[in-house]
Amino acid sequence: MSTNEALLTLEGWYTYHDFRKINWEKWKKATPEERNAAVDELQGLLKAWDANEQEQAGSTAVYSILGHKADLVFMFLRPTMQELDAIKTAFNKTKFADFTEVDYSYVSVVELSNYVHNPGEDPKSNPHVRERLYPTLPKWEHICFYPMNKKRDGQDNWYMLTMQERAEMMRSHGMIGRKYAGKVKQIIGGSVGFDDWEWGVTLFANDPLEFKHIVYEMRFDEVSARYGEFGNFLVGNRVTAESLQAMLQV
Ligand code: VOV
Repeated sequence: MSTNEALLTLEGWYTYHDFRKINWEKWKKATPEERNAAVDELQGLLKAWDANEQEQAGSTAVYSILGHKADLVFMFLRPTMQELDAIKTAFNKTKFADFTEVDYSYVSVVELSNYVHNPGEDPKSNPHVRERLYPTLPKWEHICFYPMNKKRDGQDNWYMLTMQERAEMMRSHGMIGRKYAGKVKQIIGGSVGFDDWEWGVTLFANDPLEFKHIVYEMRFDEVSARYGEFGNFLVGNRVTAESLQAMLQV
């Protein structure tokens, strides 16, 4: 049995998605003083995360999640796993955290699968590549997150394909993706060895229908149609300091 060429991947910032459910019963029973103190502390964290983004030392996105799976997602990009761990611990020490439960989380690292690199070039010296590895998350209205694998099942085994076969399929995938330029921004987190799936896909859009359109269109493309395996989808709306205040007002 032959071994196929593993792909050279490029990695950027480490990524942590923290999906929280709010214990509304507990929140409503708290005194207004307790709630105000918890919200003030949370607003302080938002400011600190914003300052980190201004310094280009990471990026953070906060969205409210629809459906029963979670109420909020905090998505963090940071240079090291230690920083992500420190953020998680600092959050868990807040009063607000006492009113939440972690419902789901995802650990990955921003990844570019280098199917399309220019030979001879150090990819990390290319500003376009750097922008994608160390991105500032867009302040777009909606987020969509889901984990996925490439299938390893009998004849449909992605990892047994040749580099050329994989590169051709990824080219077709990229062509579909390009049609959504300016409408959908994707952050692909590689999570082999870090979490339960191979990638965490995070999409941003101002119109949530674009999520439905891109995911549907890609389902007809061979790489997703034949090889894509998907976990739970989560979708949500952007939260700002003001809208978070309003959301937590009871
Ligand atoms: C928003 C549009 C968009 C665009 C432009 C785009 C382009 C590209 C390019 C050019 C490349 C390859 C090089 C690289 O840059 O990594 C990729 C890579 C990848 N993609 Fe993608 N993708 C998009 C969007 C996009 C979506 C919506 C999905 C989910 C698939 C679906 O069916 O639900 C996805 C998945 C991935 C994955 C898992 C990888 C890594 C695959 C691997 O085997 O390594 N992706 N993607």
